[in-house]
Amino acid sequence: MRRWIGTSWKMNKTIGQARAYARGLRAELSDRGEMLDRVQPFVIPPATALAAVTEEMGPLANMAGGIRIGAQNAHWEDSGAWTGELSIPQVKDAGATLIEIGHFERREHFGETVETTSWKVQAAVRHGLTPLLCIGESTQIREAGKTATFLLDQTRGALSALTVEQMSRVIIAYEPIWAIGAQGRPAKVGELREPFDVLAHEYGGRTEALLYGGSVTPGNASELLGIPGVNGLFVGRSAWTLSGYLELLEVAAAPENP
Ligand SMILES: O=C(CO)COP(=O)(O)O
Repeated sequence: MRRWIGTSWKMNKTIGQARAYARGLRAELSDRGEMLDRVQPFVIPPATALAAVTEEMGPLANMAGGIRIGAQNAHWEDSGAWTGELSIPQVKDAGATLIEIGHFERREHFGETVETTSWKVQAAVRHGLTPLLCIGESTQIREAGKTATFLLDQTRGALSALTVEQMSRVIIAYEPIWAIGAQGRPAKVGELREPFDVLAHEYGGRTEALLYGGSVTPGNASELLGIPGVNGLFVGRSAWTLSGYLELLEVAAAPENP
């Protein structure tokens, strides 16, 4: 099974910077086709650069054996009076085949709830996009011993309306809040075993993939990929440079990481 190794650029990069990254990535992936046998790369640019990145990736964009391109968010309605929002048909039109839903930063700052994640997941599958549902607990929830219940509430709330076939297209990214971003603390492998046991028991084999995200670096990627149930990594800061992302792809594709 190919490992999903992807990055969200969050609110970073101009169109010019995004093009330069994508052009370089296309050249590297074209030169190292064998890497694509082992990893499934995906890149989630800001919406302003979606079309440019899709164009730069050329024949590799969204092809089987190529790179998947995603959007960081979209509205659940197809169109209408929703000033400042983008719909799933719009981000699809710009090249996205994958849609990130419910990232912590959207739950924290933009009012995303379990209910809105559920509407967005349903809209994504209706339009044939892959939902990438992000979940994760706070330090308080973890310290109260409620992580497993919390993760199951977040996933069941978002996914319960799906058919078996639709569920098989979902990707779940477990990103504990305390491990994400510049304020985050890298998780110890031992802290991730129980959450992945729970998620793998409930969703392993029924979904497309289970990913880990939060302070992933080329230095810890290998041990994170070794956790039972982990099918890939979702990366922020370490992959905002092309060289950082390539290093992560190399680690994930390395033969010593079967
Ligand atoms: O939020 C993340 C990916 O969605 C992870 O971000 P960092 O890798 O920067 O911690």
